Amino acid sequence: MTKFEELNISPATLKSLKRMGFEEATPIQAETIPLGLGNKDLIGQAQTGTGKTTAFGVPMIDKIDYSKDIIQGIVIAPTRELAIQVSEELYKIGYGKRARVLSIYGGQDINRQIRALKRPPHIIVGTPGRLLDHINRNTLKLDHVQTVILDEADEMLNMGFIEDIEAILAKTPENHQTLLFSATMPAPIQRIAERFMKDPQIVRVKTKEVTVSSIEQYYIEIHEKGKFDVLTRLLDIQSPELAIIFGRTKRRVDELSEALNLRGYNAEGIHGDLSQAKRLSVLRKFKEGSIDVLVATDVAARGLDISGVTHVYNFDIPQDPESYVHRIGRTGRAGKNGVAITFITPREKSYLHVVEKTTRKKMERMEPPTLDEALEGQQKAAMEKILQTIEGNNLQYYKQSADELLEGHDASTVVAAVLKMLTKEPDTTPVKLTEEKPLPVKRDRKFDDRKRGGYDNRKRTPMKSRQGHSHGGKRPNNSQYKSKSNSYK
Ligand SMILES: Nc1ncnc2c1ncn2[C@@H]1O[C@H](COP(=O)(O)OP(=O)(O)OP(=O)(O)O)[C@@H](O)[C@H]1O
Ligand SMILES: [Mg+2]
Repeated sequence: MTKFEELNISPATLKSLKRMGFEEATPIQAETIPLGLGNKDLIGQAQTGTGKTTAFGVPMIDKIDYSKDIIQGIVIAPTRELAIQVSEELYKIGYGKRARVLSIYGGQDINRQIRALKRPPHIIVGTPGRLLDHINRNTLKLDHVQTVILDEADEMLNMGFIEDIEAILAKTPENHQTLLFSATMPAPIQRIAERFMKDPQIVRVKTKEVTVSSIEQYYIEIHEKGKFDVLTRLLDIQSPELAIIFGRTKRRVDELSEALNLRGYNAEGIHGDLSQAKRLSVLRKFKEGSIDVLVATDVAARGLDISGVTHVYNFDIPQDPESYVHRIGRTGRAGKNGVAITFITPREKSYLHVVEKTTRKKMERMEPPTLDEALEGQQKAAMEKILQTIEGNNLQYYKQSADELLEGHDASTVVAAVLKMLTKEPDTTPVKLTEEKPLPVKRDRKFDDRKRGGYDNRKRTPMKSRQGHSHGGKRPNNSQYKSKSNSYK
């Protein structure tokens, strides 16, 4: 382990890191901070949740001349939520230096941003579209930028942002330094390196696997029709502190979160068609724990750092293996443990192998839990509640009634009744989910460089209007799932 003191970091920034509670540098930080403090271009690859933000943030903060109110650093990130998160982290790292950091992203009032830009911050963090918008309006000047960071560069490439990035970088001085970071480096990233970087040094934190070992990875082979019941059973058995469920499309996310609510789970969805205010409020509620299941498209797959996420469920297997790495990387961060479970329909089995080849790790097969197991899981949760209440030791008020109950019945019967009342029985309320077509059978070939279609603020064909769900009624065998032709991204 390396101490931050050994890495040539300024005293003010060392103080900030201490204030953030960081004691030692992670491997990617130890390797890239000293290099970043020089002027060389740098490509940094390290597993999810291992501190890449601080790895690029520290050199960026330390190289700024704080006597000047001009923009000297810029971070480009693929999604708005990530831009906000990175700007918050940079603010903390720059606390000792009094760095001024501003995030600029689509969906936020542009006039407010223009006013904020009147006194230029030292660092701008933004999404490509909105940054370019400001450049075209002449409200953002980048002619003194020394450091450019491309966070999740491979994703920005997937989303078709390469021209936007090119146009942004054309406005920065010729001699700026470019740092590029991601947990995955698919082959096409080379294009970015060639186009935007000068003889970059590549730093890869060497690990046997691409995913972190603190995440237990499972797959469940299951037909499309059976997915939802199995998902709710898993939630009942595993009782995640916070869980993220990834679905393939926006419609899927809407339908899933509605269906989960129908069955009594505290879930909300996040995807690119929601207003920015809604996206932020959903994420805030999830962070605070007032919702405990977040249903998301890949818009939430990259970079987001939410502590307490113990489980990630891939309701639909992602189309490309990199997306898998990032999705499951929302758990098991900063040394914590996590569980990732991926549903695979029989026809999508080939994707399992493609993913495993990329991650260099086998997923363990898990059998779909039965209804009885779900009930058992809920019973355990109820027992847990009782034990916690006993520990709370504030039962005086209830003792007399307890004694009364015990006069008429034996203790085991009374406790069993309490357990029955506290146990949330697996809910089988019928829900309606439009079936997702299986992905096309995949031959084992290199990374598929199709544009995935933007989920940030790009133009998209609007999703078909949502179908209502059926309330009540008896559930005939599996017919709650109505098949319908589907438009996926
Ligand atoms: N040196 C450190 N000691 C302890 N915690 C740290 C350290 N550096 C970063 N962290 C914490 O680790 C978590 C993950 O960091 P970060 O979001 O930068 O990871 P990342 O490598 O960018 O992951 P991803 O690939 O998902 O974007 C954050 O909560 C961060 O505050
Ligand atoms: Mg990151």
